[in-house]
Amino acid sequence: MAAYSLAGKRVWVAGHRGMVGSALVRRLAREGCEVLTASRADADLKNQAQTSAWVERNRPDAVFLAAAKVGGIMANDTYPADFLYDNLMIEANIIEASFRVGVEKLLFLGSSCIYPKFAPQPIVEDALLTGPLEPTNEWYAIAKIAGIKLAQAYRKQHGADFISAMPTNLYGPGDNFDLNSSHVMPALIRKAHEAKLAGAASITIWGTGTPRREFLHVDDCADACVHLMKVYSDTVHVNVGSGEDVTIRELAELVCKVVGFSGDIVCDTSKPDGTPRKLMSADKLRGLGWKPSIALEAGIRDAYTAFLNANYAERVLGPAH
Ligand SMILES: NC(=O)C1=CN([C@@H]2O[C@H](COP(=O)(O)OP(=O)(O)OC[C@H]3O[C@@H](n4cnc5c(N)ncnc54)[C@H](OP(=O)(O)O)[C@@H]3O)[C@@H](O)[C@H]2O)C=CC1
Ligand SMILES: C[C@H]1O[C@H](OP(=O)(O)OP(=O)(O)OC[C@H]2O[C@@H](n3cnc4c(=O)[nH]c(N)nc43)[C@H](O)[C@@H]2O)[C@@H](O)[C@@H](O)C1=O
Repeated sequence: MAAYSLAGKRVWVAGHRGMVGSALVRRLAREGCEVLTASRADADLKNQAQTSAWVERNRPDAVFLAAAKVGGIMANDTYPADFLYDNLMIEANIIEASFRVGVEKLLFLGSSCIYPKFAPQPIVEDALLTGPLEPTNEWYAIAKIAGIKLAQAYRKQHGADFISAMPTNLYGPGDNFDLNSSHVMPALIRKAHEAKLAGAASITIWGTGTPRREFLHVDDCADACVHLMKVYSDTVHVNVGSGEDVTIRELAELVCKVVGFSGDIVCDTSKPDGTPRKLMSADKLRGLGWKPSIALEAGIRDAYTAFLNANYAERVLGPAH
């Protein structure tokens, strides 16, 4: 099949204010397309009538579905109803509305948590639905699996060119630094930074520090999604990762090095570890001609700079800047 060109197209980035959505908007500036965005005031994407009315009015040619209820291990475990309901509604509303107006191509963003908790490593795409999920995020995972299945079903029943990408743990500019709801990377950046400023003796990390995670800078993720939009047109979802993982303790040590904090790292084992390991196979995406370009330490430097700039903007210009 011929590659899909975004040039001259009306491209909707759903979730454009989020970490991935804003990276997609930055990346799409190089594609010669018109980027469409919907604010929350334009449409609550959980609301079917509002979503379908906005899509009818704006008629995108292509859609990146990066709107979702997103959070780290504790948020997922604490708000299972929100993570299941919000994500089911958002993805169902956008996929159905996109089909109704004849969207040419749609990319749905899932997550590596769709795979079984004890899937063989590195995890190949075919491991989906071969075993039980990790309990801390099974609600979110079920919603994301439903999103993959929606894209597959619209392809099978209607011939819609809807595809799915499964990113690994992402980080970078635009991340959520709230310590209760964030993922591990922004939490560690903030903890190390604040400990450095306070002259503290240690930072505390959640769990045992032994789980392994694979990290990808969000600009690499956006680049991979644009690549897939152009070259991929098939039923099976595609893993989007770096192909390498580290333990959480190793990550904490690297973040402390980048931030310049030299105290101790203490484990709070009353907090959950989550899945022990979720390194995804990168073979399919490599075979499609894409590889990451931002190494972990350089990526953390970039994320720390973005954190400092965001904090500065917040302090100087106020929360509404
Ligand atoms: N962050 C990560 O580590 C990973 C993310 N992903 C996936 O990437 C995608 C984007 O994640 P990320 O950018 O990190 O998440 P963010 O939380 O940064 O962004 C989510 C976006 O969705 C929007 N949104 C949420 N609910 C609604 C709603 N009801 N109506 C309108 N807009 C809504 C938010 O709007 P507003 O800004 O107004 O709140 C925000 O712009 C998700 O599908 C996620 O599953 C996959 C793997 C890892
Ligand atoms: C992207 C992915 O993100 C989530 O899964 P997760 O990878 O388990 O999430 P996480 O980034 O929050 O934690 C990774 C590891 O890090 C440890 N950890 C240490 N110290 C802190 C800490 O301070 N904060 C957090 N959040 N975690 C910490 C933590 O205990 C865990 O062992 C799901 O939402 C899932 O749905 C999903 O898709």
